[in-house]
Amino acid sequence: MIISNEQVLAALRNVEDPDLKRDLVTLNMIKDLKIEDKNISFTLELTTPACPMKDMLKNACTNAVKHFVDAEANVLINITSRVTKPVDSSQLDNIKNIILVSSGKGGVGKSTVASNLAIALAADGAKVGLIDADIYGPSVPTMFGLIDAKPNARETAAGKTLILPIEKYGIKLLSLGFFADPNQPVPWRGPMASNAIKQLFNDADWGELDYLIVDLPPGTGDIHITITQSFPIAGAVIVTTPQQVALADTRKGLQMFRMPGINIPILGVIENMAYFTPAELPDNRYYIFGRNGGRALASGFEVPFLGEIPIVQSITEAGDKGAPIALNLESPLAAVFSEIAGRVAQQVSINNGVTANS
Ligand SMILES: Nc1ncnc2c1ncn2[C@@H]1O[C@H](COP(=O)(O)OP(=O)(O)OP(=O)(O)O)[C@@H](O)[C@H]1O
Repeated sequence: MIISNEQVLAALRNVEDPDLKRDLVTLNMIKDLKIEDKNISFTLELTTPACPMKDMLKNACTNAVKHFVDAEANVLINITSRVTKPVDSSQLDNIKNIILVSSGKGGVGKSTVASNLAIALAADGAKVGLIDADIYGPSVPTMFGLIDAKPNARETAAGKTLILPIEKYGIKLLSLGFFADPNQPVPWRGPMASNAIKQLFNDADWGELDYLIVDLPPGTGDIHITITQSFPIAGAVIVTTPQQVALADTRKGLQMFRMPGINIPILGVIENMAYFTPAELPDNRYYIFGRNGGRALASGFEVPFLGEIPIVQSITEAGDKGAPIALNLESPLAAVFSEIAGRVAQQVSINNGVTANS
């Protein structure tokens, strides 16, 4: 029996993307289908290289072809991705998804999460940028070992000057800290800060990016308003710690994104410093600041809970050394950040929906 393209596609119509709730053929995710006798090969084009369901979808495709077409078929699937973008993203054409990392309270680990998420997404093959918009204490220069770095600029053919983001660990970086005197306590104020932030988006040579992560200042203030009103935002990730005081401020932060006129999709909540595990007892988890607060908060606001990160000395050490822990693929913490990054990317794809991929 000769196997036809139509038979294989009909079989693959039985495989649904659980997030987008439509089958892979309708979603236009099957490309380059080739058939030679019983050898069937095609490309499965996902909406993000960080897709947590890669293996599941690959197995489901193989099973569908074997079940509906030929049990003896030799199915070869090549996985690629084309990151989708929000439907309304007229500005900043080359930047597909701007993801805000926010917290209601300072010191909960927002910069740590933003930096490690950026590294985990890049490790999956995504093109990633990171803007450190924390006017009160930019930490990205420290976390990436770039304390004395100063970005260069270039002139376009049209005579416009563009800042060149600094590239480290495969991520394009800009921080307000690169432009301020580290010995000056609060270098940016009011409109000056807003203008400086807008320049980091508009007047920088970002090239093509799948994800631009933005490390916001803590709380809710001018910078949040400037960014959310000036640029199309794919969504916000909310970082909290388990203590009641942090959760109370996180609630306010979350509500801000839902205010009319701001209305930014919440991609989910991450609970940082969720539990402590002593090095000598790796299976023991001590919930020293309380348990499941972040999860309960996410469920109260009906947003996804994206995961918990333990409190571990090596996270601080790695950040202070200028090489965030997610770079160390031997550390179990790299897997923790990779899983969370997968869930963030998954939520972005869900919000972007099917239109962008069809
Ligand atoms: N899970 C963790 N385990 C151990 N230390 C952590 C963890 N998360 C963050 N830290 C440490 O806590 C401190 C504050 O973290 P970070 O700067 O990321 O917080 P932030 O919310 O961005 O702070 P700010 O409000 O100043 O912007 C840093 O020293 C960081 O290394």
